[in-house]
Amino acid sequence: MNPVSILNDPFLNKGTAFTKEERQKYGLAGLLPPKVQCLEEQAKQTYAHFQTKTSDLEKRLFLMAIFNENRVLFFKLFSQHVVEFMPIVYDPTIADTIENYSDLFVQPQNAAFLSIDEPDMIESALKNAAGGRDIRLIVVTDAEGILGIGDWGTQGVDISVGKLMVYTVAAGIDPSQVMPVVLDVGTNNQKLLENPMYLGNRHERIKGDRYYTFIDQFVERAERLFPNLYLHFEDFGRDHAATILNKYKDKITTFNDDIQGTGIIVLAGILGALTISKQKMTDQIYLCFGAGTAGAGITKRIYDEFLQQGLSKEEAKKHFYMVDKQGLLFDDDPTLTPEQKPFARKRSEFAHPEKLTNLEAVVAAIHPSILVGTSTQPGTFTEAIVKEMAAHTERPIIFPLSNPTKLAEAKAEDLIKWTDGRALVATGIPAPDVSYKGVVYQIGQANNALVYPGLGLGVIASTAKLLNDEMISKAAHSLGGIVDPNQPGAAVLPPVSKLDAFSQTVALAVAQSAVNQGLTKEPITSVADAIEKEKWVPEYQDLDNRL
Ligand SMILES: NC(=O)c1ccc[n+]([C@@H]2O[C@H](COP(=O)([O-])OP(=O)(O)OC[C@H]3O[C@@H](n4cnc5c(N)ncnc54)[C@H](O)[C@@H]3O)[C@@H](O)[C@H]2O)c1
Ligand SMILES: O=C(O)C[C@H](O)C(=O)O
Ligand SMILES: [Mn+2]
Repeated sequence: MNPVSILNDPFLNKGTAFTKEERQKYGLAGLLPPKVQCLEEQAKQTYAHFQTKTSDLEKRLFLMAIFNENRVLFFKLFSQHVVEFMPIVYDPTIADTIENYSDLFVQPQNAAFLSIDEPDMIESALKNAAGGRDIRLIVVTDAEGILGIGDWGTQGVDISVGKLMVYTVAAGIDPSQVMPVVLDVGTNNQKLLENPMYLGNRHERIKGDRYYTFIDQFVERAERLFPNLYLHFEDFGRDHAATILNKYKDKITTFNDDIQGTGIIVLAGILGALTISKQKMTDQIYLCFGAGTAGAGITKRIYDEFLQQGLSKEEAKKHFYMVDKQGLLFDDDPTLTPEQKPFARKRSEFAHPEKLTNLEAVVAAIHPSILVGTSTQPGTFTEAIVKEMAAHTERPIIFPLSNPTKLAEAKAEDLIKWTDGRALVATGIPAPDVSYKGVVYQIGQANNALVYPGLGLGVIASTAKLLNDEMISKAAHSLGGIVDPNQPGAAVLPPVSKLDAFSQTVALAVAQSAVNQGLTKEPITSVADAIEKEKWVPEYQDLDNRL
C-alpha cells in the first residue's frame, strides 16, 4: 500500500505512534517527525491542544479533525473525557455544526450521501462509502426533523456521524463497521435554498410515492449489500418516521431512535423517579406536551408499561393526555396523526372542553403527575404551570426534553426552585447540579444516547433478527433500576460518566431477551461472551493484519 494512503486512512493511521520498524516496513520513514509517541502521549498532547480552543464549536471542529485523521486516537480521547466531550461531539454543539455544515465543510467523514435525484446510484454510493468494510450498523437520516431545529437537508448528515461516534464510545461498536448515511430528498428550509454555499440538492422536499420508493430502494440495497446490518433511523419528520418504522420493524433489524430510543430512556427515567418517590406507575396521570414523533413514541412506551403492570387498555388510557399546538387532543379532530388517535379524549369528559386549548388550562383541568415536553417550544413549562401541577401532586415528575439547549421547555434549576425541591427532573441535554436549600440535586439526562448504544450492541452481538417491544421493555427496565433512592437530590437516571457501564447493562438485557425469544440468527450460548467478543477498544493494531 502506498505510504501516503496509510497516513490518510483514519482506520490505519497511527500518526507519530508508528514505530521505527513500522516506518521502515511501510515506507513511512521520513514522513513523520522523529519522535515515536505512544497512544497515551498522543492523547495527552492532543487534549492539551484541545484545551486551547475557547468556543464549543472550535472544540468540536478540532476533535473532528482528529476523527478524520485517526480514529483510535479520537476514541481514546473521547473515552477519557466522556462527560466533557459529549456536549461537544454530540448534542447540543452538533446542532451548530448542522446549521453551518456547508459553510464549515472540510471532509465527508466516510458518510454516504444518497440523492433522490439519482436513485440508480444508491448501490454504488453505499459500496464506495464502505470501501470494502463489513458494515454492521448504519445511522440514516433524511434530516427533516433534526433535533428540534427542523429541516437541514444534506447538512443533517452530521447527526448520523455524531450518533455513531456515541455508539463507539459508549458501547464499543467498531468504528470501521459503521456508516453514516444521509438521504437528500431536498429541503424546505428557505435559508438553505438561498445559501449559495449550500451543498445539498437545491429543491423542495420530494414527498409521496417518489419519497417512499426512494426509502424502499435504500433499505433494499443496504440490506443486500450488508447482510448483518442493524439499521438505525434518526430525525425523520413527523409524517414519515412512524410510517417507516411500522413498515420495516417486523421484517428487518431496525430501530427508530426518536420513537423507540426516547421511549426507553423516558420510561427508565420515570421508573427511577418512582423508585425515589416510592409511588406506583399505575397511579400516575401522564401528560405529553408536543405529541410528535418523540412525544407519541414515549407515550406509547409508558402506556405499554401500564398494560404490563396489569391494567386493561381501557383503564390505562384514562391515565393519558396529549397536548399539541391545538391544545388537548380530542377524538373529533380530523388532523390527528395515527399515533395520536389512541390517546385523544372525548369532549364530553370535560365541563368546558373549549377552554382546553393551552397547556396551562389542561394542567389545571387534569392534574398530571408526569409532564414530558417534546414540543420544541422553549420556556413553555412556566412557573404558573409548574406551580399548578405541584399543588396537586407530592413529587411532580417533569422532563423538559426538547433539544438543543435553546429549545428546552424549562431549566432544571427553575423546576427545582418553583416546586421547593419536590420535582423529579430530567432534561434532554446535560444540566448542571442544582443547589437548593442545602441539597444538591443531580439532574438525570433523559437523552436517547444513554440507551441506543447499548441497545445496538445487544442486538448486533446477539445476531437478533428483529428488535421487538419485549427487548425494548427489558432495556428500559435494566436502566430504570440504577438509582440511589436514599440519597437526597439523587438523579432519576444514572450519570453520563457511567455511560460505558450502563451501555453494557442494556446490551446484556437486550441480548438475553433476543436469545430467550429465539430471535437470534446464530446460536448464542453466553450473551456476556458474545458481547465481550463484539467490543472494540481504542488501541493500535498490528498493521500486518489490516493491510
Ligand atoms: N431527549 C431526547 O432523547 C429526545 C429524543 C427525541 C426528540 N427530542 C426532542 O423533542 C423535540 C421534538 O422532536 P420530534 O422528533 O418529536 O419532533 P416532531 O416535529 O415530530 O414533534 C414536535 C411536536 O410538537 C408539536 N408542537 C409544536 N409547537 C407546539 C406548541 N406550541 N405546543 C404544543 N405542541 C407543539 C408539533 O406539532 C409536533 O407534533 C425536539 O426538540 C427533539 O430534540 C428529545
Ligand atoms: O439527538 C439528541 O440529542 C436526542 C434526540 O435524538 C433528538 O432528536 O433530540
Ligand atoms: Mn433524534
